[in-house]
Amino acid sequence: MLKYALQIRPKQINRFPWQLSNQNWRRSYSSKIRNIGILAHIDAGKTTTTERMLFYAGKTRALGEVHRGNTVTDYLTQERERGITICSSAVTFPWNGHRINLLDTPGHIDFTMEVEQSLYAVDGVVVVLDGTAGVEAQTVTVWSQADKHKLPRLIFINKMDRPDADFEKCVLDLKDKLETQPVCLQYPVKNEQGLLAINDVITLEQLSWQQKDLGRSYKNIKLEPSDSLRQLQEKRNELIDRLSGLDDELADVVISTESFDEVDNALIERALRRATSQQKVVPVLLGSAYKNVGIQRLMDAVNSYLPAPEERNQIYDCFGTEVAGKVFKIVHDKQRGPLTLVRILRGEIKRGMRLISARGQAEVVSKLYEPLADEYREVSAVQSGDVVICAGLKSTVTGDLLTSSQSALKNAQKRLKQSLGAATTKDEEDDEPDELDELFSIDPQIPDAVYFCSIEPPSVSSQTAMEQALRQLQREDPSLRVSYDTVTGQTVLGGMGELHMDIIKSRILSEYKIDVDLGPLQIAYKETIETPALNTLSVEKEIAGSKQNVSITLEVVKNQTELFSLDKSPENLANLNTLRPRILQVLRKGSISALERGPRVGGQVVDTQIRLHNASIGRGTADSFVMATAAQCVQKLLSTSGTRLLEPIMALQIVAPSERISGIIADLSRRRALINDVLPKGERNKMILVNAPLAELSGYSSALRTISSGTASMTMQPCGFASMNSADESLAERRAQGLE
Ligand SMILES: Nc1nc2c(ncn2[C@@H]2O[C@H](COP(=O)(O)OP(=O)(O)OP(=O)(O)O)[C@@H](O)[C@H]2O)c(=O)[nH]1
Repeated sequence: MLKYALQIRPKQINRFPWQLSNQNWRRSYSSKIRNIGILAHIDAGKTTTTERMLFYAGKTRALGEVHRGNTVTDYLTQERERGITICSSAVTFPWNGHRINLLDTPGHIDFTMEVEQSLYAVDGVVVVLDGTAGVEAQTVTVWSQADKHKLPRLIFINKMDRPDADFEKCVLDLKDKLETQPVCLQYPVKNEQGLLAINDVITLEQLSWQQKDLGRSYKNIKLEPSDSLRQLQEKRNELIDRLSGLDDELADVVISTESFDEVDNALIERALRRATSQQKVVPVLLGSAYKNVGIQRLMDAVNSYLPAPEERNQIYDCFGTEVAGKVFKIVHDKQRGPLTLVRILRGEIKRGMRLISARGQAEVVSKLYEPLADEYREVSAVQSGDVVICAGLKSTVTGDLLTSSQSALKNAQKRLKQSLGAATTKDEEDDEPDELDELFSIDPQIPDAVYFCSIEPPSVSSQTAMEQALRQLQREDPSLRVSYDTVTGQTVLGGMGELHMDIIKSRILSEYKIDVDLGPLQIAYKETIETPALNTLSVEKEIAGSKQNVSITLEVVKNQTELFSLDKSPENLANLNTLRPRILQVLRKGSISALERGPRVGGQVVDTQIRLHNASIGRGTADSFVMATAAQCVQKLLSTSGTRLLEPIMALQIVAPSERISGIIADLSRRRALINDVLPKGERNKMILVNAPLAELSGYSSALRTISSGTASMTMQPCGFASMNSADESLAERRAQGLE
């Protein structure tokens, strides 16, 4: 029987706090913000879920659908055409007196870097599972990324409308494959009309969504005494029991009342919030984004259980009231130029403000915008805890820490050092502790490119425009590498995979109207020398009537730290000391440029140092001639001494039922893989930790699906380069020459 029915009227309740009372919102501003990421395996339903959130929050008037290509967050042409997310996008919307800043992130492995950067900007994440597939390969990857950033999580099991959805299997997967502690706050049921409804463990209600208003409203009905109610009560008791083991306030009440039935819902929610924030539990909710079921409750859970900005990032307290902001993404807008997405960790960013990056560059914020995917609403100031888009920052790069002034930065460093109890004497200042390095670091961890291909403009006249487009795309996407091959005269793109390159090509066409051609995709091998070698090259030429004369002696040696050095033996050093610093720079530049392309497959030459023994430069010799001679000398050295190839290696974590492990290992050993460990994972599964050459992994995810009959899940990420045996080297060379 219906005890009460609540009609949600979003327009009435979804106001930003500052629309209610100007004074109050300032006080509670930060506590009412939720910065969240939405993460998942490809196609689990992140974009569909985000669309519903925007719709119910009153931010959009119509429901966007991925298959119709009209979603807000997948705004790039390629995303709409392909129905996938490529760039993470930020949207902001009000919900029940809170402001949710949400980043929708890509699910495909080629865009892992994009996800990694977004996680700097969030305080918690919603991990979406496809209810028919459970934990999948990329779910495991994003889960470990969230682990790395120590982010509290909620799980949303989506697609529960589908007949093949299996809630229990998903929960088992969470325990086994992610080794997490899921707490189910909801269970799926089919209601009287055969539609998906949800039983709520805390309130003991059944929730059913109205389809005639696209799921805007839902009914919550107190369950009548029945088997379902008894089962749900048992689940509620288990939840209280579990949480009281983790939370003192709840434990005290349980002990004093001696009955779980007496425990107040608000108290359970408070305990759940604390346990979630401390990452002791992960609340699990369910629904169907496509069929408009369960989304409002997911948004309520974001407000209730995920932390506010002020509850995290205490390390930035060292900035006091000064600005501290982390750049997590740069996008290029045709009209507005480069736009920098900043998570404000401390202070307030105002329009016209001067900001400096930890690298010391000062820039002025010309305009500020509130994020809504590719739409921009101008604002004049944004406070700590929020996410903002800044226009006018031209040299800032992803990963930069921005603050108000050099002195603010210095003071923050000093305060942090003191609070860490680190050394403050002059001698020890260079030796800063890890936390400092991490906090003020400017280089995001950009993975090495594992594939490359040449890129050609349609005509010589569009070469400059193509280079400009690539420069802009590179600022947006640091995992895209662009280099120039002096031998073939081609521009070369390095990246994370076929889809990555393909998307770059189509973005250059749709956004810059240049129809570029990509060469065949090749594995990005590196090269290294085996033995040191010394060579002298003397070149004399007359160019345009002017005599050019260079004699140079260089050595290549194995070294991982420095690319170029001067030979320290007394007889050479005396001569080298007479060279002008500018000439030394030219020699250095020319020599190092030759390391970009090794003699065997054109791979970058690494772990190699060039040592200058001697150089004599004739009067009037042009710098370009000196540079070219140095490069030629290094090339000769490399081809005479010979190089070895290094191939990209991927680290895989494969989780599968124990009985499937031997079949998977047998297949891996045929792929030149190195099994590092096999660990138990949950009750029924094992996890294989393995390193394997990328060259052997083409189509591996479908092979694994076949071998394990779809029971295995896998994560894969680049983990460095390794040497190869001669037979594999020859095969790689033949492949690079297009002979295989
Ligand atoms: N039956 C059903 N289909 C859904 C549901 N949610 C999403 N879909 C469909 O699943 C497909 C993928 O949904 P998306 O929202 O694009 O998934 P995504 O996780 O954003 O995908 P990527 O961003 O490309 O990783 C689309 O065809 C959706 O219409 C759901 O709850 N039920």
